[in-house]
Amino acid sequence: MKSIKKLLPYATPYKLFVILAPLLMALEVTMDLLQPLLLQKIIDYGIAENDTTYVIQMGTFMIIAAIIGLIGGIGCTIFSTKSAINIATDIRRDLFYKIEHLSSENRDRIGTGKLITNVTSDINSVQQAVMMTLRVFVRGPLLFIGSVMIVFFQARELFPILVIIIPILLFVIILLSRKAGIWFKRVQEALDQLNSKLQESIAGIRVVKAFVRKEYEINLFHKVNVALTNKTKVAEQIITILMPVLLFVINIGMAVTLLFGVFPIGGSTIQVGVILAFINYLNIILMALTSSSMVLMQLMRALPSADRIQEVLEISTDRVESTIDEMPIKGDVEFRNVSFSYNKNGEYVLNSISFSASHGEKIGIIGATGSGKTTLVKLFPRLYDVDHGEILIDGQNSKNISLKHIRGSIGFVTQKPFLFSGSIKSNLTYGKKDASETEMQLASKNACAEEFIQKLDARYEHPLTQEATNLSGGQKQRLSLARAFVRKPSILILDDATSAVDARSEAIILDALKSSYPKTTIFMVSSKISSILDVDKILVMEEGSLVGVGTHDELLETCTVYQEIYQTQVQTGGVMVE
Ligand SMILES: Nc1ncnc2c1ncn2[C@@H]1O[C@H](COP(=O)(O)OP(=O)(O)OP(=O)(O)O)[C@@H](O)[C@H]1O
Repeated sequence: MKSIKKLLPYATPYKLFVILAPLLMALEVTMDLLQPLLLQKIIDYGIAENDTTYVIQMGTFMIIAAIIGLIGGIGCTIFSTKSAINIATDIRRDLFYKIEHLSSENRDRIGTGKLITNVTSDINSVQQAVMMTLRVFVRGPLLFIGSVMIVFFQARELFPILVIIIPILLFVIILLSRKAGIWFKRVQEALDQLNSKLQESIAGIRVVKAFVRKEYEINLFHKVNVALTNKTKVAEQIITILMPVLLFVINIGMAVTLLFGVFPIGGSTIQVGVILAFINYLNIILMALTSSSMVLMQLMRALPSADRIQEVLEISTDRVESTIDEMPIKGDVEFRNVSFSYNKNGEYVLNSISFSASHGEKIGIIGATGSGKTTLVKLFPRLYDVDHGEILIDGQNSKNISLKHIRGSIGFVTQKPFLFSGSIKSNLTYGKKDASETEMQLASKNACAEEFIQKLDARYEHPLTQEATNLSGGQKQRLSLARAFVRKPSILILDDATSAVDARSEAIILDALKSSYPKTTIFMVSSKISSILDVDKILVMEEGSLVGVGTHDELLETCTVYQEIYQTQVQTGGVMVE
């Protein structure tokens, strides 16, 4: 309930609709409640006393009441739909904004599947709850209270029947809605798992095919699908069981009422009109309770969804924003005793790393798989924050520089290139919207991408599919390099960014890095010594520690880990020995 309360401010911009919808519904309910009363009068006075004028008069009132009720009903539907859809759109907007601002730790923790369920199914569930609440929740209790009051004043002899029936009905509703709430939470969790599996299978479809694991994947998907189906079945069954149970109790009530008609109580007979009106009101009470309980069920379904939405909305970005004047970043970088752990349980992936690089320097980073190279460079743009120590950029602790400023000054080419659907041009200008044609062409030339782009019919307008599946791995890597070059960043990070590029092109790119970006501090993570032979300084990583810093020649003299890597690569032909 707390989460629902916290989402209430989203209704503020639509308060007029939110107020009008129940008011119009109240109008409809009042008209609905009048109908049996008017009918009773027609039977007991008009027909009984053969008063045609009275019957026509009451009949006309019934028609007018029906028309007013219709107007109220339509108006309520329009306004409740408008409010629910607008509220859902605003929550979805804020949720996506939050997702875009999630820290890497939180994104890893929550997982893609849950985030997708959040933006789709959870919001849909809240939207339905808002719509039903505005439409039915007012209608249900109003019809219920109205009917009970009318029975109390107009058919008091039969009121004790209500006193027995109503608590039974309420007990059934509360019990089943509680159960439904528990099961709907399980349904949403099963949906998270289904979304995660779906997303993973689609993203890894080529691997699945290459390893002939379609059957295996289909089986895994089947399992999560069956789990979702089973949980949904239970939740839906709880809902569907409600109606027959309520109907059963009401039918017993009706049977008892008819008995009262046959066997007069205390010698006085109850008028037929009163019995008929009472049965009508019993039906209205049934309708009121079923519709209210449907809303209650929808609320129970929306409750876990609202909790899950709130969980993401409440995550703070907990980063200190700029406390100093944002001078353009030159690119001096210093790590002082930096330690970092992903799971924060003391298992450090980086241990007390210290080094410095002056602006314009080219730094190579090498080390075995899993030694912490990628983790180290991810700390530059603060994709993760350090646990101990500090990172200084131009002499300032990077935590005191705004994320926007830091990230705006860093170009990052990730290990696995990621391009967006759109054109080559839209991808190249992703980090610099106002980049000129010349800037784009120069960046592409330096990344050895110009040659293949010129061969495409639409050149820079060539359309890319989702994840650029219509390009080769090497082409994607070149475009992703060019995209970083276009920004002319002060600090450029290349995380194994030329691994899919042929040796000749790699040599051209490395030359271009030196000649075209003399003022840029470049960090090049590479598994090949040949890619970092000419850099100013090489950092050698082993199991999260920095075990060597120096030029290629210095490290060959002083660092055993580097010597081993070198020997292995010479033997396998990976390093050209002069
Ligand atoms: N998001 C993450 N959550 C938890 N652990 C992680 C995460 N990313 C990496 N690790 C762990 O951190 C360690 C260092 O990984 P990292 O990717 O930095 O290594 P690397 O030297 O770049 O390896 P490679 O050369 O294979 O890319 C590994 O043990 C890895 O399992």
